[in-house]
Amino acid sequence: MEYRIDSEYTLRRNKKALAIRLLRYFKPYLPLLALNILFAFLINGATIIKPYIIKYVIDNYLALKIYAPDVFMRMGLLYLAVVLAGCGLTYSQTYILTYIGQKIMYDIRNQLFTHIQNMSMKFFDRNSSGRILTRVTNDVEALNEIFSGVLVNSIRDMIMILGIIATMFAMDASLALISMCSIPLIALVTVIYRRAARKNFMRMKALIGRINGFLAENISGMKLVRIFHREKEKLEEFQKLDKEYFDTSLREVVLNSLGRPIIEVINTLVIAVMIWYASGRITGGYLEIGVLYAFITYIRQFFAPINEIAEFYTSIQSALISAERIFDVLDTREFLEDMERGRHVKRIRGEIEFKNVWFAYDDENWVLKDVSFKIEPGETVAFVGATGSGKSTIISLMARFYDIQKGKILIDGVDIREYNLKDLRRQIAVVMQDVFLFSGDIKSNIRLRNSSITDEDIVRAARLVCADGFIESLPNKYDEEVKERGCTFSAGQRQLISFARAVAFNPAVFVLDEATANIDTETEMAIQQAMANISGGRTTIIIAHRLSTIRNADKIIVIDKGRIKEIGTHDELIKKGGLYRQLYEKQLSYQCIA
Ligand SMILES: Nc1ncnc2c1ncn2[C@@H]1O[C@H](COP(=O)(O)OP(=O)(O)OP(=O)(O)O)[C@@H](O)[C@H]1O
Repeated sequence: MEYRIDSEYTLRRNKKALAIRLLRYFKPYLPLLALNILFAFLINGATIIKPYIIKYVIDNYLALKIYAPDVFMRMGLLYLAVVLAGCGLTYSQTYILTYIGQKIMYDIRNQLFTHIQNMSMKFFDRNSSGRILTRVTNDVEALNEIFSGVLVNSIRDMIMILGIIATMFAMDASLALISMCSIPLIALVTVIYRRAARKNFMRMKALIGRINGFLAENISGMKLVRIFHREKEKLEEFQKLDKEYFDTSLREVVLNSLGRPIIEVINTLVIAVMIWYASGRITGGYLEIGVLYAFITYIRQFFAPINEIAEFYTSIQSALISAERIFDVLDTREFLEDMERGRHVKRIRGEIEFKNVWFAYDDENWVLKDVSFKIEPGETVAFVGATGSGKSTIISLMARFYDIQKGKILIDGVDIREYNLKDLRRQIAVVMQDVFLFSGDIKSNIRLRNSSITDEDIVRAARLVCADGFIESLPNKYDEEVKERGCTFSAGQRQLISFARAVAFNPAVFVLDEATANIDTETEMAIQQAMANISGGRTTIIIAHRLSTIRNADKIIVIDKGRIKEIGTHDELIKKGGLYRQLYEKQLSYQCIA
């Protein structure tokens, strides 16, 4: 699994183009954004006005030792009103910004998932599930910062800094100039500190990802670890990762605790210089004491907006990285399947023909070489061959999970590429050896949200494949919970559920890819009988290593290293004395020995 530390990532795409594309997501929310910027002005106004109210009271009353309770009360109420208005506006602003940010992320996640769902199997062969998962979760989350406020907040902060500077100059130009000295210093320290903190934070994120990955892998592989006594080695591996995380966390604490005190020292130094400079002017009667108070407050207020602007630069950096990865997926058209295009078909007859088919997964190594065969509608055909000879590949090609490089695949005499993909795949139901069950219950696993399948259909399908026996014995029968990947069921039980699923979908073509490998002989025979009953008029394709299970097939196709070697019935092939006979006799002799 790959965990990359973002600070080490270099962008391939143009930064400006990426940023513009990201900003386009704001388009539907422009009126809300405009409202937010108006709020930002008002919040800034409230922040700047507060010290001014105090200054007014100090200079016009307190410094002159004038006692005016009415004015104090009015000013106090005004101060309170400004504080409350500021709080109300800040709340509304935060709410609106969070809404916009979350809504954009919701849209992008949906866009990604829809896109991923339309990708061909080639895309999944080339991208690990962990990688795809990270795109939809972590990378989208990394955009949150810029969508949920940093952008608008930094506009607010700019206005704030400019507002404070303008107010300062309006009050006293020389004090304003002294205050200005703090800005570059605070900015410099903040940028350096932020950069280090962000780098460390990314490192922590990557490490926690690795720890999670390690734990997930080792918890699911715990049995294996125990069997091979690898506990000590695994613990050492974990300790190494954990130590790295410990060190990074400590660095985080150091960085967090150093940043603020340094800013505090700069602020205090500038304030000290200002008091020293102002005290002479105050005692000389050239400066009002309230002005000094207002300046001290304004200098303290510089830090927050500068900090946020620095944050903006670092977060936009990581957002661009995530945006690039997300757009890489969204822009991948090469593997996109067009589900809407093509000839619609309600039900095929089930005639399948391969004409000189050549196929390679990676465009170079031929897995199927000049494969030709014809399956008539309603026939039961078995594919036989050694591991890796290409049997499952043939099935994948029938459902058009991959496109062939040479030759033709015809279904009911029509090139497979002409059919609408959804319609084509609806005709074929595959039962695999490696069954996949979704979390939910048994019913939902058989129905797979296909509303045309009724509860009665589910029970009938389960009965047909002899799955009803074990399902009925469960406490909740068809409503029994199925946990992640169906881990509470045996491999055979999982296969029976998947069998029932295929039957309930009533396909024109049944494909059983090592479907009975985990089922006991008695149930297997019952299933074979059931299959014989329901397969009337339905093309059935069987892949089986146990040759005894396919003796009655109408046709047996023998494949060797991607080439068709023999085609015929069991008796014909035995008589022929070729590869099939060799395989059959080998299995017979093993069974005798066993
Ligand atoms: N997704 C894939 N990407 C690349 N190569 C693949 C892929 N799937 C299968 N192959 C390769 O194609 C060849 C045929 O595989 P296939 O699964 O069709 O064999 P099989 O006859 O069904 O084997 P088994 O009896 O073990 O199920 C193998 O060499 C395999 O390594």
